[in-house]
Amino acid sequence: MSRRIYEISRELGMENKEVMDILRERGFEVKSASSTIDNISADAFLEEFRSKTEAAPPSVEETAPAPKPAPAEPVRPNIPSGAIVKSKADIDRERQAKESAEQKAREDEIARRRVEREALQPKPTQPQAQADMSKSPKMPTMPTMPSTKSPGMPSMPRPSAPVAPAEPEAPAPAPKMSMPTPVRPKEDRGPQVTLPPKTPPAPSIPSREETKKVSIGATQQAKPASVDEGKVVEQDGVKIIQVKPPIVVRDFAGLIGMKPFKLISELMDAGIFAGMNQTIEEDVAGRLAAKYGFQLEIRHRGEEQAVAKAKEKKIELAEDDPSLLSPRAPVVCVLGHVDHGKTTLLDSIRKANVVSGEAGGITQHIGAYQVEQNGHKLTFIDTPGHAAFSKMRERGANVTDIAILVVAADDGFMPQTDEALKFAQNAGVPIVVAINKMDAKGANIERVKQQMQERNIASEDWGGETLCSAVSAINNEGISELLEQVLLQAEVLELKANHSCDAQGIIVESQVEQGRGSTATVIVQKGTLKPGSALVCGDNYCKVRAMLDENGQKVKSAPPSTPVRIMGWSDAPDSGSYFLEVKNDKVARRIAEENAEEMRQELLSKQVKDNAPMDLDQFLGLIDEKQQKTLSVIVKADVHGSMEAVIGMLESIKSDKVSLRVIVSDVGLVSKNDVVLASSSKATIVAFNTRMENGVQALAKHDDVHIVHHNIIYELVDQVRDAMAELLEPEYRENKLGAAEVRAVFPVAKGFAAGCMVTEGILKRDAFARLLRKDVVVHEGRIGTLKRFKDDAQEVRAGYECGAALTGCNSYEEKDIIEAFEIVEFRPKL
Ligand SMILES: Nc1nc2c(ncn2[C@@H]2O[C@H](COP(=O)(O)OP(=O)(O)OP(=O)(O)O)[C@@H](O)[C@H]2O)c(=O)[nH]1
Repeated sequence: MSRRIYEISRELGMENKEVMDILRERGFEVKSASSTIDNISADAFLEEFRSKTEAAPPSVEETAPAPKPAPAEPVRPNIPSGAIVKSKADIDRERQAKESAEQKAREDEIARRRVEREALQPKPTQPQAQADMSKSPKMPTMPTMPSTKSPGMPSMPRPSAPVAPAEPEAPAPAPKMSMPTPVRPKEDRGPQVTLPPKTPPAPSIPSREETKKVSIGATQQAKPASVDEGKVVEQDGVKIIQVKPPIVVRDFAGLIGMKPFKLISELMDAGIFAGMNQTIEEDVAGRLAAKYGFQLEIRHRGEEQAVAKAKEKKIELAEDDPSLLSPRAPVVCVLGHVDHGKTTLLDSIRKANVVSGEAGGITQHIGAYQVEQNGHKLTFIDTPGHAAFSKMRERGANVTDIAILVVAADDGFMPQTDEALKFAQNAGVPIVVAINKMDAKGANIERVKQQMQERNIASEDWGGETLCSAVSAINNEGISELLEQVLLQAEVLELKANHSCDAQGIIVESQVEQGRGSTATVIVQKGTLKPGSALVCGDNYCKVRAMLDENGQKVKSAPPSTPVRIMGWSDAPDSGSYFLEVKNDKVARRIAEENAEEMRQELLSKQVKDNAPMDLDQFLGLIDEKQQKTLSVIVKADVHGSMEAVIGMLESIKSDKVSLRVIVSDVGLVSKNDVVLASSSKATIVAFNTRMENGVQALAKHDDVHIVHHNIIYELVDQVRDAMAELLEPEYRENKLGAAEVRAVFPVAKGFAAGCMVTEGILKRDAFARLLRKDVVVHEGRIGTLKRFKDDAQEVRAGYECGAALTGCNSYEEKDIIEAFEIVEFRPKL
């Protein structure tokens, strides 16, 4: 008999993570909150910690290594034999001792190296260095210098023992400096039930990966990957260093023309300990710049970060003080093979019939909805399961906390089920399996569970850790149990977010709606979105005019995990991209414009690169390309996600003979402008799930523009394939009709004719024919004369005799063969 971790945590009122950490320290193998420990240990643990929680509820601070008065030895409970004997206090003490020893070793090592260096390279004394810098005659006023949080260089007290890393490349311990807090992966996601955590528990020294994600405002952080190194410009004889924070020692040394090691040592003399890849405060940089005859210009940072983040589309959810975090609803997506019942399942959860509104019965785009179960909110993303939409599904899996993997009980795991499982596992998203269609004939739950076991996601009742529910979406059976499982999984994850910071989130879907302009369905990931908020997303900006929920109702505020449709965008932002809230709409607009300009520049430089001189192979390749036919298309679709899916599918049409080029793609109705553009660029318009403006069809007919239009993506792609094949020159093929053997030759008015027996197929008057003598073609022409006895015949079939004469042929011999054939035109395949 055994007990699950989350049951123990719940009983003790402790966090799962805390319990798991303690158990791991005690040598238990616990992968997730669903892992089990034996009953004896569980009882001992409960007894031990129950007494503590009753006396004083354990807090996070208790585990912190800060020195505190020696706690009274806890009263040991009556521990059964075989149970663990180390108490939490023991472990804290051990950890503290270990950390102090490591800290001491580090400090000793640093001190040793510093002494060595000082011995090799004598420096001016610290007061001199400070005096040098503070009284520098060249030190200009710094109008652009923002105020800083930390004390300036001269007043910075020198630590009693040097603590800065002497080896700049070494991992930065600097325990006495304001080290950034290590970052947990994907906000405060806790342990997972079915999958091991993405990263190991936070170490005391941040890993490279973690230091990369540190909030930019902190000092002494490692260099983020995409930081601008800055530049030096000269204006009216003044050398100005323009940098964007964070200011990295190595880059800054380069800017003031100094060796990084020299700068490090100069900083040390001023009591500042920073490694080569670490950063310095802006005021410190300002003084150094002044000392070496530069003016420092800090480019305003918050906005630049927003630009970079918005453009890179990979905003790290900056870390927040844990005290600012509060619970949020889980974001759940439904994945699975086509037709296994994802939409029906979401439908039965929402109690609204979405299936009937879908063209061709296939879900066409991502929608996001929020539902409530037993007072708990759950956000659902309707991620379609068809291969054509795998791109969108991938996104779906990446923004979600939990994936429901739908497997039809009568069909079992299919290729797309495995693909979906892989997406979820790669994204580190725990899954809950919904075994659907339990009502169907041939439903076999045991087979599905067997398949789950084969995939290392065994269900709980098979000894595994994957939560799983049998449902019949169509009959609305098992749905509450499934939602309970999802809530249980969510509870284990202990999902939290900062509700009060600037809002950030992801664009799930965007479109241009008549009367509403550009709208986007978003999921808020942190902060709280309100009407009037100013957002930036790549080269788009938005002053939130209104927010609507999935039922079209106005929403006044959208805290983390809420899906809302936002109105007020300058243009439809790309689905899958991130948005950020900025100060006001002016700032948002400026950032979006800068982004647009940067994107334009990138495009231009790419074009310049593409036009660079070619080598012979490239040149020959270009000739081949030019000889290849190309179908140019303008793609229009109802929403962004569908548009990308269509483009993805069109681009996947493989052909050596015809290529496809998307010249323009956009969301919205097919307009007359599209037709004009298609006409001038000889393009075909490919319209998916969208309508045409009035007059478009007439104009297209007049301008001879072909419009391929369909609401089912596969039909649409087939039609485009046909249009591509149409571009190919027709090819011709000979089709044999029949043959006859010459049995006699007799004279006719205009020469000779052959008396024949049709041996196979049919001879047709006017058909092409060749005369073969001993397998050698001696003449080719048409069958000019064909007679049965004395009468003209149109055709003569096998087994009948006839008289025949080929045009232009006057010489027949017995045993010659007349072969009749026709030429058929056909379209070559792509
Ligand atoms: N018998 C039975 N049929 C179901 C059940 N759930 C869904 N179906 C049927 O299965 C078919 C596919 O259902 P959908 O919900 O459209 O499946 P989907 O997985 O969303 O399909 P795509 O959107 O095309 O990927 C429909 O005909 C549903 O009526 C169920 O619980 N039992």
